Amino acid sequence: MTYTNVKPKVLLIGCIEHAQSAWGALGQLAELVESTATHRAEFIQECKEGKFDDVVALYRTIASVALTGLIDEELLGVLPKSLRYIAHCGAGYDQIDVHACSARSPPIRVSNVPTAVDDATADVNMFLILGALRNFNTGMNALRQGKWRGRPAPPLGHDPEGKVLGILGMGGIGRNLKKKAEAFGMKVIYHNRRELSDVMSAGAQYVSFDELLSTSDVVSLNLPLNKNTRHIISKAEFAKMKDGVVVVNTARGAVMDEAALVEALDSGKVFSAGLDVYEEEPKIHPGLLSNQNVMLVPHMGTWTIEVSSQQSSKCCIGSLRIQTILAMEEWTIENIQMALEVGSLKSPVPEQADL
Ligand SMILES: NC(=O)c1ccc[n+]([C@@H]2O[C@H](COP(=O)([O-])OP(=O)(O)OC[C@H]3O[C@@H](n4cnc5c(N)ncnc54)[C@H](O)[C@@H]3O)[C@@H](O)[C@H]2O)c1
Repeated sequence: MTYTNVKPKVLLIGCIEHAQSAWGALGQLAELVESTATHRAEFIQECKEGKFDDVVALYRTIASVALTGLIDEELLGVLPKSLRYIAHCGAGYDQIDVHACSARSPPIRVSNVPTAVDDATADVNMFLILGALRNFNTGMNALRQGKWRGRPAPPLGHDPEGKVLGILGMGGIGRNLKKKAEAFGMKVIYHNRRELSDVMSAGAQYVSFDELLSTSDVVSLNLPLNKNTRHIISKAEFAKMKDGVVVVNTARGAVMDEAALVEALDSGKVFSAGLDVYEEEPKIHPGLLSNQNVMLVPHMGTWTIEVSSQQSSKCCIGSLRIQTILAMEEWTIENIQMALEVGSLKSPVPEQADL
């Protein structure tokens, strides 16, 4: 798609924190418009009043969900018919109904910002695997209560060496986790929507979903949340797992049925769990809070000052966290720029790879 005389319109929902200069430069290519809505009803009103008519691309932030709510069928119904691209500034894009975007005629193409947070999130994932295997939570809690390891002392934990790690969702974070887990002697198997090439899988064995459930000592959830993956791990799936399995989730809370996890923990089917994400953040299921075997982290997967290795060439000491956000914002703007200039996105979401 090329635009010659009239500049295409690009809508910003949320705010650009650091990439003002790249955003300003986009202004040479497009007319930049903004929403001033403070909640969903106001945003819908703006759309209905035609404020965003002729908008071709939309830049949105994760925090903008507070202003518009989810990008679901209702919102897609009022967003301008001219809209062709949604550039999401984040790795996880479960706030967007990608299926509904694909179903629109013509479809709305969606992009995210992959890779920038792979290292930091995979680190937390590994921390949770080790903590859950070794059952560190019990001893750590007892120590803070002045009881050393507690009485009775926690049961002995498990070594990662020789254990089978089943990665469900072998994307950026899953592949990064694989490298880390192998350094601890774990054998990695994975299940993905599609089997990866030999280069991408780097020796990890591709297995069916059921085989992953039944043969893993540790099940790690690293797939996006969407209609197909909501509660992909529930009662029936726990029943297929090994007795004493460890379950770790750094993806999104709702890929797992939390109530079913609590039941599986209580019955001893699941030995322990490590969680960074929850179904209704910041609410935590009381059964998880009270269970000493569970490692709980308050969604801190990307909570680091350092940039990921993929972005490290851009970093400078003292402003590293800013550089991460800047890189993500610039990436999102590049998606829009490519869409306007050549009609395709730099990083389309995997569900739309064949669109
Ligand atoms: N805890 C955090 O702070 C944090 C940080 C970044 C990302 N995340 C979450 O982690 C998720 C994974 O991130 P990523 O960057 O690795 O994403 P990614 O898109 O690179 O990888 C996801 C993988 O899951 C696979 N997949 C999708 N549906 C599947 C299914 N039904 N069964 C099996 N595999 C399936 C995809 O094919 C892809 O390979 C994100 O969607 C996001 O929600 C969390």
